[in-house]
Amino acid sequence: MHKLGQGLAPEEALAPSAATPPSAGNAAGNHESPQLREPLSAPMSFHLRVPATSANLGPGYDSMGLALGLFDEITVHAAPRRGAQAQVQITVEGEGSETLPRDASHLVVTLVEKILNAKGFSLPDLEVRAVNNIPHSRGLGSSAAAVASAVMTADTLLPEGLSEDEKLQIGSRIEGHPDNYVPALRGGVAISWQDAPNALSSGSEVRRSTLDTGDGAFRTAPLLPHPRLRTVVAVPNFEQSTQVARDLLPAQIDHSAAAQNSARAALLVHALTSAPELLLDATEDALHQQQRRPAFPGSMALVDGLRAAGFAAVISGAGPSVLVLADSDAQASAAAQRISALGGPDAQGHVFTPSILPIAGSGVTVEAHQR
Ligand SMILES: Nc1ncnc2c1ncn2[C@@H]1O[C@H](COP(=O)(O)OP(=O)(O)OP(=O)(O)O)[C@@H](O)[C@H]1O
Ligand SMILES: N[C@@H](CCO)C(=O)O
Repeated sequence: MHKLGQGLAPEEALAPSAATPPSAGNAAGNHESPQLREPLSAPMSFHLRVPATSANLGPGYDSMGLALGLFDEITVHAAPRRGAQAQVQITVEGEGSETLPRDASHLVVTLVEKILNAKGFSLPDLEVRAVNNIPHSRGLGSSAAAVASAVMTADTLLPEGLSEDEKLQIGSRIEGHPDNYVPALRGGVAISWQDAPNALSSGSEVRRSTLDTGDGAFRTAPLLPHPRLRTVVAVPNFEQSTQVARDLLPAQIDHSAAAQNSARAALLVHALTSAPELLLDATEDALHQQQRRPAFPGSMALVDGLRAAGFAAVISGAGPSVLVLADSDAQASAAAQRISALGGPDAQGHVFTPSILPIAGSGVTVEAHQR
């Protein structure tokens, strides 16, 4: 399930000063204000490439994430509207080809329209061709990739585009947390956080976002991964709803668990950037993995087996994929072999498939496309 319910709708994600007019419409071209302007004067085509992401990395719940070398590809042809309502045609290949809608209710198109409307523009006619390689509901950031694609499509269609800060704020607010979205947008390894409500970040008014709606602007800092760092994912042949996994988390945790987690999260930054030999200790989490064990016992059994063998294995995002952070090419290969040995099939036919994937240095990219 997509996490829009946890976040904000795009029109709410924009500060009142940026959202014009307040009555601007909704998906599928209905109830639009006549004040909405046409964003295009001529047709344009472009191609987006957006990476999968893995969030949490153990103790970095809702704050740490990295981009992986596995990409969704989207080609968009946009043209000024020929009729009163936008004509939207969508083709989907790969993940979601059997299930995703082919009209304006498609997640990417819905979000593009809402962002354009919030900026005072209408949705143009769109032809969208999506080739989806990121598996859905496996903890590899498919919904964050869709949100990043929508934000960059809106950026490309808007006459004045979106600022870097708008891209950060809008997508993070739609997702509800920035850990997948930021690396999908910017690539690499990132630590992200949210200001306290109505806070001035680090006491500096200058740094306060023009899009801060009062409930705390999102912030991010890139981490420079150590050159030896390698990533292996074990992707299962079953899905896990992010919302169900989030609902398993307790409202409160012990102070001792919080202290333990903060030590490991701090160590994780050191291990990722300077000391990958510490990754096993650094990926111990106290906030979410054990609490979610009932949702993905097979994934947790794989994490346990890999960790017992010395590999820094964690649940990827809200599961059920497993991520191994490795210290060398040799350790990554050994982890992939161990995943093949431990990862089923079990009695239910569940099986985990290992892939050694590079960390993607770039987030979503947009290139002009010749039709
Ligand atoms: N490319 C896409 N186009 C349209 N909708 C998508 C796309 N990718 C994902 N979605 C929607 O998002 C849902 C998956 O979101 P969900 O948050 O449950 O999992 P995830 O993002 O894959 O995992 P995680 O957030 O744990 O990394 C899909 O079922 C689909 O409804
Ligand atoms: N931090 C999120 C990632 C998945 O969206 C979670 O674990 O629920």
